[in-house]
Amino acid sequence: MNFEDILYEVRNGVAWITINRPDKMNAFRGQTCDEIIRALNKAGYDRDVGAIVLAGAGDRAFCTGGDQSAHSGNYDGRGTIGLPMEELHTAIRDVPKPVIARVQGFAIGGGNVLATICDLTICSDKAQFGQVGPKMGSVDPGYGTAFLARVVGEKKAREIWYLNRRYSGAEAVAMGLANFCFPHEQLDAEVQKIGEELCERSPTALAIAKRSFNADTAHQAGIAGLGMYALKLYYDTEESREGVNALKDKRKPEFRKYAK
Ligand SMILES: CC(C)(COP(=O)(O)OP(=O)(O)OC[C@H]1O[C@@H](n2cnc3c(N)ncnc32)[C@H](O)[C@@H]1OP(=O)(O)O)[C@@H](O)C(=O)NCCC(=O)NCCSC(=O)CCC(=O)c1ccccc1C(=O)O
Repeated sequence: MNFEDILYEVRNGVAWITINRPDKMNAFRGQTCDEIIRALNKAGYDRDVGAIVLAGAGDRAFCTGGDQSAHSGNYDGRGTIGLPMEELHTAIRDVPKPVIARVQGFAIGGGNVLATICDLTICSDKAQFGQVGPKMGSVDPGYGTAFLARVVGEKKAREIWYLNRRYSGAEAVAMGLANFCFPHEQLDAEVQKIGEELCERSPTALAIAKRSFNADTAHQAGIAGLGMYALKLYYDTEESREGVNALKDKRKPEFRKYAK
């Protein structure tokens, strides 16, 4: 399988899918999402793979969400908003193996959503988690909001989305957004070790446990599908464009004039 935006490697039964766009802080465009979906399905149904790691290349970012340079009202790929977002989120949940988010830097916006959806999140003391949606003219109307509330509780999820603060690895562990935080230099070895631990477990028991956890929040896929249409309509507004343009111009957005 040929990939351009990601790296794919199996290390002792653990498949590493690494977003390889460090110059864009591992932001995803349409093609990136498609490649991750293909890699997840490859690893998910490979009998020699017991666990999957989702990572970002370089030291600065796990993933910073949608690539804003590929965003002009719509992103550049397929799907409701020009990104097969619903499919990517569903693929992480549907593969019958644990998916670990390995967060060594920024997990921002759609990147934080990916980490949230993964079965486990293992981060380093250089990790920073956060949502920027309302600060830059976007929002995740599906798992990024509703499922996040299941993970960290309603109040914390609302704080994360409304105030757009950044949270350290230790804070992420304290609120239940991450499972473990390791010293930066030890992160990859620890992630691999946990991946190999998962490979020793009964694959069928893990698959049933994963499906069982998923069943309780399966309705959120329907909400996400509906919400993406609302998001598409929002992306077509001047209000949303103001956020994207402000980010590109490196200035503060002026949203107040759009209040209805
Ligand atoms: C990640 C930052 C907090 C890092 O800040 P800082 O250390 O000060 O570095 P910068 O100088 O800002 O950035 C360095 C360099 O990287 C480029 N970059 C960073 N992020 C992106 C990106 N997402 N797309 C394209 N390029 C990016 C940045 O422009 C700089 O480039 P230079 O050439 O050096 O100028 C900070 O960078 C930051 O906040 N970035 C923006 C993150 C962002 O806006 N992401 C999209 C989030 S959308 C969202 O939060 C809600 C929506 C959502 O989750 C979602 C749901 C459904 C579908 C899609 C999305 C989605 O994510 O869009």
